[in-house]
Amino acid sequence: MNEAIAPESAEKLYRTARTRLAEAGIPSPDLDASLLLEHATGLTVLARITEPGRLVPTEKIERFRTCVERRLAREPVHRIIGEREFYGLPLQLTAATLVPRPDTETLVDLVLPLVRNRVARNGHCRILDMGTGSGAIALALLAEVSRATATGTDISAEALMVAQANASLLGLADRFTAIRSDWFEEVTGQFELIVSNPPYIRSDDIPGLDPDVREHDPLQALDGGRDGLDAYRVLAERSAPFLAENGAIAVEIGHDQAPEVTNLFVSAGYRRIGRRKDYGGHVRALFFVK
Ligand SMILES: C[S@@+](CC[C@H](N)C(=O)[O-])C[C@H]1O[C@@H](n2cnc3c(N)ncnc32)[C@H](O)[C@@H]1O
Repeated sequence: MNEAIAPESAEKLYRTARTRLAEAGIPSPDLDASLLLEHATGLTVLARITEPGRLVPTEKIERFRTCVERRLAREPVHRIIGEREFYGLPLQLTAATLVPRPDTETLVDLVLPLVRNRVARNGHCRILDMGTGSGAIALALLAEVSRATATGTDISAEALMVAQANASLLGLADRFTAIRSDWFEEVTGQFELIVSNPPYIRSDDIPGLDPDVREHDPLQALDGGRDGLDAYRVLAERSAPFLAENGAIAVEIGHDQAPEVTNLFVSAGYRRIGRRKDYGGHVRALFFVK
């Protein structure tokens, strides 16, 4: 039989959870306890701080404790919440989608001027987002540039359902098309911009990844093959027929992959026109034209 749970103050619940998460070695116990409390109880951080004695009803305490247990089992906080903000957009997530990372915002920053410029000059910009996952990159660009359109492809039908749902929730569905495709197999047409954050972890490195990533992000969103470069070979070798005149292609890369990925594209006849570093100072995004 379950023990009866007495109402407790939001502040006490937060402090207890924060201590447990810290003792378990969770890297950001303050933030995670705060996000989970808000998610489970609806109490904002501001409400917790300004009304520390506010009592949380028992059913919400139970919900919060379940969330904390999941975090202690190393489930990422944004998976528990089922949502992650990316480029200012709230994106829904499921087990089929990678949790979008702040590093990927670097890629959006890199290509945004081109999208704005093409729309200003031609009235449109067609974007192809290869391996769209939650739709993060394509939807961020559509939200920023109102006359751009995007096609998001993925090999995962489940991920595409999430991307499509995100497009609808954000009011972008009329400019977003989801296509299930193994890279270019089912893609038709031409695009001013191809963009991709493909799987790029070396297969042998996957067992050593942090458990938050290894056990919760979908393997097909991570595994880039023996040297981590499988997807870049496909993108470099097969994108040309899908690029409109003066079209460009931009990719996110692993923190040490800039030389190898640049070589792949240069060998396929591309010229690098830009690159951008992430918040940690690593080159994280590369930009090429034919
Ligand atoms: C690193 S995740 C990126 C997801 C999203 N674009 C983001 O930045 O958050 C890579 C994505 O590529 C997809 N993918 C893997 N292999 C693929 C393939 N052969 N064809 C198309 N998409 C593929 C995965 O399902 C996953 O959604």
